[in-house]
Amino acid sequence: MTGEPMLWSGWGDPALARELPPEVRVLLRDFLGVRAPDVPAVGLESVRLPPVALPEPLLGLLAEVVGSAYVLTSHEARVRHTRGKSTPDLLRMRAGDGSAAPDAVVLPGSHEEVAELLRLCSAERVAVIPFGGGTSVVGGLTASGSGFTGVIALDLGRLDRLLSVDAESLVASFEPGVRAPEAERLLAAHGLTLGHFPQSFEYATLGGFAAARSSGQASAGYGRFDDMVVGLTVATPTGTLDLGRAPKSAAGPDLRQLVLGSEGAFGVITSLRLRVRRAPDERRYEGWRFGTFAEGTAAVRALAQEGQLPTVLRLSDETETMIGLAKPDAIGSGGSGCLLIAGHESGGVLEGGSVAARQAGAAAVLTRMGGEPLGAEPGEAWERGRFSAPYLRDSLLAAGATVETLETAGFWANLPRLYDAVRLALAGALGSPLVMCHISHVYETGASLYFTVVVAQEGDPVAQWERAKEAVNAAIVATGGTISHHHGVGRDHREAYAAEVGPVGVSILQAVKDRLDPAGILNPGTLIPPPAA
Ligand SMILES: Cc1cc2nc3c(=O)[nH]c(=O)nc-3n(C[C@H](O)[C@H](O)[C@H](O)COP(=O)(O)OP(=O)(O)OC[C@H]3O[C@@H](n4cnc5c(N)ncnc54)[C@H](O)[C@@H]3O)c2cc1C
Repeated sequence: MTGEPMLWSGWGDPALARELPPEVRVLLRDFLGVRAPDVPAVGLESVRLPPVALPEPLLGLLAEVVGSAYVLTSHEARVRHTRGKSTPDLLRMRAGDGSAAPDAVVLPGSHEEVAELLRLCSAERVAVIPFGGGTSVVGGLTASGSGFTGVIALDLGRLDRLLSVDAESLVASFEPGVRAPEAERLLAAHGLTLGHFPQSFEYATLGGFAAARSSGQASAGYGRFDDMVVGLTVATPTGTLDLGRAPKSAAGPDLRQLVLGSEGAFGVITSLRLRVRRAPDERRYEGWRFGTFAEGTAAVRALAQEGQLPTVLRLSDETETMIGLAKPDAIGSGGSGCLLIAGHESGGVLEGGSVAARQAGAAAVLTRMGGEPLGAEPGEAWERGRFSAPYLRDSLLAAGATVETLETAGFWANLPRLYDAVRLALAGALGSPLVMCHISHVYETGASLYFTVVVAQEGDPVAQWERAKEAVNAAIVATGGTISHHHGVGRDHREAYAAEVGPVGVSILQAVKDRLDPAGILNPGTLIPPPAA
């Protein structure tokens, strides 16, 4: 895994950038009519930034808290902390639009420094965007700076330590800026793992996972990230919250849940206590084929409801299977029907049982439900390419195709309606996009649907996508799904989230924000509307 700074205009380690394979160019031309010549991103130095709005004396006060080496106003630092990694974010950055840049990047080195910065920024009305790995795909890193003296990105990268390991309780304490690969490396030295492998694994941080309620590819075996959090320390402008002194508690509402998913709008997570598991010593991945998505979905539901869930489970619909997206190293060579990937590991919730026995238990269900075993190869190909798909997005954007993902979740009985509603909304807004879908987070009562959309760029590609996104959000709300299973709310889902929780729900969130952050400096515009300027 990489230790390189992420590509500022795209995804991942620049050294791992991928050319579009010829078969993908054929797909683009034949399916979508994309023929335009490639357009590269502008150079970093050509990104247009607004002037630094923070006055020098205020920059000096920030430097007094963290040290002058940790207050950055250089062009490069500001560009690298502008927006997140959604496709509209990348389209804007590629075109040199740095209008959402923070005035300064501030890197605190301790909880106390974070707390002091929040006090100072409240007093001086400086908006603060907590910045973890910078991989938000919902506009969670674009503050509304209007009405503020300026905006800082609070980069948590210096808070990067494993603080303690309680091997008896299987609890590890971390600072929030630890990136996922480093967390795994540090835990591996103790024979432990978190088992959290989202596709953004290479760059996202533990604090960002908690703040945005992330869910990884092995969620069936290890749980969502919010399930792993047993304790949190949070700095807020009004004081420190220290939550979680037992695995479960009947002492009133669980305030940890108020922080999980708060996306930097209520406070800054400065340490996390996480449930960890013993690292698996055996992994087996395999593929299965189902005739239709409906048949595959029924099989996946049976696995969940009969207690036979593998550690990793992913069911592609017919289009995703045909394109071969589950095996990013071999896109364009997909099969027919629907591909199911199952991964069985010796760790996770079922620790102790033999992998062979688990595999056999799941196989009995999948066979009964009409599945045809395809052997290990499709599962191993998925495992090899599990983090590589996002690298293709940059080449697709350059080639004139917009590619973006979106996701929702619902109860089993409502899932087919949700699937149809999202596809209909996309077709209505985009004409004939390529829409692929998979199920990859599965529960006894329902599952998430994860869509990948590819369309030829027309006119202003950001406006083109935003129209589609608005239509999809409305469709999800109207069909009774949640606006996000794991990407979060940010700014992009704010209205739909408000519709989901209703006016009373929004007023509760506002009341919490008003109590913890009376000056409204924390990530204004994320989660709930910003104060009127
Ligand atoms: C290619 C790609 C693939 C992805 N795949 C997945 C996936 O499989 N599963 C998934 O769940 N998500 C996925 N995501 C989304 C993203 O990675 C997650 O939302 C992740 O949790 C963000 O972590 P981060 O450290 O990058 O946080 P950031 O993007 O830096 O921040 C996310 C939000 O949390 C806030 N925040 C960050 N750190 C803190 C803190 N310490 N205290 C308070 N607030 C904080 C920020 O202000 C922001 O609102 C993907 C994103 C990309 C670009």
